[in-house]
Amino acid sequence: MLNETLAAIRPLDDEAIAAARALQARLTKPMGSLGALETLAVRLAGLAGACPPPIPQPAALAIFAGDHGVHEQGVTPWPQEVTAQMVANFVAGGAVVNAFARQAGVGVTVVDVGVKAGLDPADGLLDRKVRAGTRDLSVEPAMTRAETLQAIEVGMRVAEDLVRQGARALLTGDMGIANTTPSAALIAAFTHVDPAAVTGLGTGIDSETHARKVAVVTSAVVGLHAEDPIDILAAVGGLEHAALTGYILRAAALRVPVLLDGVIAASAALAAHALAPGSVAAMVAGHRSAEPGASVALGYLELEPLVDLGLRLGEGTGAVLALPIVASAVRVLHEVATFDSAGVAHK
Ligand SMILES: Cc1cc2ncn([C@H]3O[C@H](COP(=O)(O)O)[C@@H](O)[C@H]3O)c2cc1C
Ligand SMILES: O=C(O)c1cccnc1
Repeated sequence: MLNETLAAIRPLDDEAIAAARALQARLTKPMGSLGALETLAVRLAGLAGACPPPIPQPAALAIFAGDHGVHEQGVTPWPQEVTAQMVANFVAGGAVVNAFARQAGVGVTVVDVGVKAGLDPADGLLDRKVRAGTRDLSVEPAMTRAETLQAIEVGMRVAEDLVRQGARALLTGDMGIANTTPSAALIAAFTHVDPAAVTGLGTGIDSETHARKVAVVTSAVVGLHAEDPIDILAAVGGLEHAALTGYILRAAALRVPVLLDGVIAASAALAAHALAPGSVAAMVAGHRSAEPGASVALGYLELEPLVDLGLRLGEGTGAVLALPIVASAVRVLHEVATFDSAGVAHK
């Protein structure tokens, strides 16, 4: 399915782009007055191959959850059990992202792609566990190639199913205590930026923990000699990072916009870009996470985030917050009158 997905990722449709640009110029507003929303709507027309492109609703959020062997190294103050406990919280509707999702009318699916603990079956929870947590990336490759490919496949299938069920936009979410460490390692590996510059405070760590985290990320990246994106993901990534990579790639193949959340999504987006540079055309950066690596990754991908509120939570919160902005940008092309139709005089 990966090869088929990569082959299906095509450039934006020039005709739809030209039609959307021409339409923007006829709508009852000064040209360019909607700033980044105009370029976004034009790009989404190119992605859909239609002008106007579909309004990105209903939208679906998939939260990929996994645990991390590197937790052993003391890179986060939170116990590993919190991953499974937060999964239960998502399923019960009690997390921040659930409140945001209810506000924005977004459906939430939780996917266990690698939680260490066994989870009770529940509505809205998909058991797609590839492995009960990764190995410690500071000691050995976090995953085998086969596990990485299997997790990518999980993400592709979730995207496929959500779109088949009617989703017109896919949103990324993550849960995995310690997962800002593999995120930083992936970002340093793919962008070649200094590990210290992309390793942040995660959930909020003291300077001693941060120094340890920087050392872990640095040694993992220095010891990494892989060139192949799958091998890089396997060596220093996580199961949710691999699943998110597949999810993003499948969205691009289906020509459905994929709203990226924070640093975990941004690191997976780098892997998706390395596998299929054209996939970036389907990506919308929901927000600018406070994690420094997120800005480095988005800059590398030339994506400008829509929202910048200092969030550093994950779960998909920044993607959900951005959805109404994306929907508004597209709705303009559907609903706003033209100068001619409304009888408004030109300058
Ligand atoms: C209660 C709680 C809820 C969360 N929701 C998302 N994260 C976020 O924090 C974790 C990454 O940060 P680090 O690498 O510092 O461990 C991930 O699980 C991420 O989704 C949470 C973290 C906690 C503690
Ligand atoms: O950028 C994020 O999504 C993020 C930041 C800190 C902790 N967890 C997630």
